[in-house]
Amino acid sequence: MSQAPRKPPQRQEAAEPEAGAEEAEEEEEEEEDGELAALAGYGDGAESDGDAGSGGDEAFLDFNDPFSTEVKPRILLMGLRRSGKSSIQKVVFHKMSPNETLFLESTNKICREEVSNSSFVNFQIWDFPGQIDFFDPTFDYEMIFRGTGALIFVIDSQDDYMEALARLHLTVTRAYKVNPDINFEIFIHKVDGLSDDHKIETQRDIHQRTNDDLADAGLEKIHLSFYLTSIYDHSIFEAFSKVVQKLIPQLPTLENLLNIFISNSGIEKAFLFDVVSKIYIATDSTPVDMQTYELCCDMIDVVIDISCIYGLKDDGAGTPYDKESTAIIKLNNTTVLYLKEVTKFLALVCFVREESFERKGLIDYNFHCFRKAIHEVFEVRMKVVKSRKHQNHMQKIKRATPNGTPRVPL
Ligand SMILES: Nc1nc2c(ncn2[C@@H]2O[C@H](COP(=O)(O)OP(=O)(O)OP(=O)(O)O)[C@@H](O)[C@H]2O)c(=O)[nH]1
Repeated sequence: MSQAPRKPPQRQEAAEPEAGAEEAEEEEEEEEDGELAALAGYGDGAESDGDAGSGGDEAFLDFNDPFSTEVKPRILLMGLRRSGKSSIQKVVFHKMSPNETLFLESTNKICREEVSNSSFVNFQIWDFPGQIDFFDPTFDYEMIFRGTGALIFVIDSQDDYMEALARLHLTVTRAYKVNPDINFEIFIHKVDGLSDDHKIETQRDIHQRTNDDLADAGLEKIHLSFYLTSIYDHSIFEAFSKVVQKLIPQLPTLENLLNIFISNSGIEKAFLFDVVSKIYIATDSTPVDMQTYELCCDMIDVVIDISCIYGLKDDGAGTPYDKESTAIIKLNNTTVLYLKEVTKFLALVCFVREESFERKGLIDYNFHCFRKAIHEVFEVRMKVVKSRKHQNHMQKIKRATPNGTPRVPL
């Protein structure tokens, strides 16, 4: 099993080049162009196995689009320098080992990550360099916040966090004014260095101070969610899962489907995983136990690793995860872990008691119905997205030129 909790090694400071707001702005413009280009090309890329509902356009989650249907909602990663933003992104989405993050250089420009082509989850992460002053008048922060679904603010819990809290307050109040629908997610990060008591005390203190500051500013209606995270265990994946779940409009439907599936199959617990990131996008309504979640993550690692070694063709063709992907792992505590492919990007991982697993035929039949229902949920969503895109396109065509004449005869 590859994800056993690791001990954090000693920190090592890297050089921190400065970057001005101008540079950030230029970057920002490029980002917008790239964004639209990426959108235009989206769906006709690598995914072409013709399995409607399980690949490319068919299987993505297009989150609420408060700004426009053409700009994908973003997840912003913000925080002071060296708080751990790039590490989080690399560990969660690039399978970087936590120890390797010691050698990450300080980010000196906004990095945008598209999490849509390799993963079921369709969103962007904007990793902001800690030193960037995006409230500089030349920096168009309104444009950034307008298209944002969630703002993750990372606080280094091993450091003095007073400056981070001031920055957090400023960021949240500005962002809220531009877009009150943003979910504010606060990662109290690097908690691997704190004792259990210290963790709780730090969370309580940060919670109290931030909410007091908001109340003083008359903004107590802003809701902040807090998570204790570390890249050295699964807490960062769990926190990210919760952040992403809030952006999935179909979540209640997925949860209902999972509830029906487990109750009719004698299953203890089931997670719907995004295979690439190991974020679980939904689970049934029984409480999530961290150890169970960790075992599921380990199982995905095992399946993908073995598949990479033995599942690809001699010339390296094929993918380590496809329609045939399935795995059964029997643990020594009478529990069985059962993994099955749901879509090109999603896997269902279940915890089943050995005696219930004897009725595997029933589980497989119910799974077949569950899989079909999931595909239907996203087919409906796809139809809505496509018709909205079509409407937008028509509106653009009809839009009048500056002298008032239509671009094409109406
Ligand atoms: N102990 C511990 N260290 C961490 C954790 N996450 C990140 N780090 C370390 O924190 C340091 C800074 O991490 P970065 O990811 O470069 O921080 P950043 O916020 O992106 O920094 P800037 O690019 O300067 O804004 C690195 O040495 C990481 O190894 C964590 O969960 N625990």
